[in-house]
Amino acid sequence: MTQLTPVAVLGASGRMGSEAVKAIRNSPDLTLVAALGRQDPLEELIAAGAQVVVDLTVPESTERNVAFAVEHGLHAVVGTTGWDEKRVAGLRTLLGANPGVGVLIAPNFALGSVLATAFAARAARYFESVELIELHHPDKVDAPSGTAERTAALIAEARRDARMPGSPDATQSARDGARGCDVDGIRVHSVRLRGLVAHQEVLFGGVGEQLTIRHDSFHRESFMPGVLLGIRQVGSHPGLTVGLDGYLDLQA
Ligand SMILES: NC(=O)C1=CN([C@@H]2O[C@H](COP(=O)(O)OP(=O)(O)OC[C@H]3O[C@@H](n4cnc5c(N)ncnc54)[C@H](O)[C@@H]3O)[C@@H](O)[C@H]2O)C=CC1
Ligand SMILES: O=C(O)C1=N[C@H](C(=O)O)C[C@H](O)C1
Repeated sequence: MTQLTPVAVLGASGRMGSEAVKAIRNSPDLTLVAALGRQDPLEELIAAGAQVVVDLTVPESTERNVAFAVEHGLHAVVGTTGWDEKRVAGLRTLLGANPGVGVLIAPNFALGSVLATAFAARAARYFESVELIELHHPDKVDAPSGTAERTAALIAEARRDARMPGSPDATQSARDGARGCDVDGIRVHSVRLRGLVAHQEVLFGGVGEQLTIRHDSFHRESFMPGVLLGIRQVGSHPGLTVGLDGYLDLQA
């Protein structure tokens, strides 16, 4: 008989967490051993015998949750936003002291979004101008989105490698926020609108032409194949992986 992987979900009654609970319950190779909310003690993860912890909580909780998992030898699949450079550096140090434990931080689990970000990074060096628009449901607590932060960082890195200057912009005066926020030198604009789920457009401009790379998640089911892939693979990837693309062969 094949062994089922025992999985726990943190943030289990949230929008993403409840979808993940359903997806895990419907997976014949996984068994959901704990579904925890804000008030539940993390020690329940140990008592339940979880091997993989899925964190779909809030930016202020995720660092502590993941540290607890790593310190107890549990692999973690993290969709929660808020992982800035300082937090990532702290996690790398912790993982160094806990070899064999794997953590995946995936700003976006939707395959189309992962591809759109990879395409944008490829296109980045060929266009003089670039700006990014992310559009989400109005219950989202952070802006810009984690996906936009990562996309902008990869675009900025590609432009730096190609020794490109910043996008041209003659603006001399602007109302607060009119030009979006600056992520690694890339302008990012955040829209919050009832009816939306998660959407992003990367706008590239060259003389006389424009390339738009757009991705839309219309339902949170779109994230579940990526969540399940992460759960199944995280144990085979010790250390930290940032981005689901780390588990995919995007060159093929
Ligand atoms: N990586 C990806 O593909 C995606 C990531 N997200 C991110 O996932 C996170 C969750 O998003 P939503 O589900 O929309 O939020 P939500 O607000 O619906 O759910 C968060 C849940 O976590 C719970 N929670 C807070 N602290 C906790 C703790 N210490 N332990 C256990 N539960 C705790 C809250 O009570 C709430 O039920 C956000 O950071 C969001 O940006 C959202 C969608 C896709
Ligand atoms: O809060 C959301 O909904 C989402 N959060 C993630 C992000 O901030 O990028 C992923 C996706 O965009 C949905």
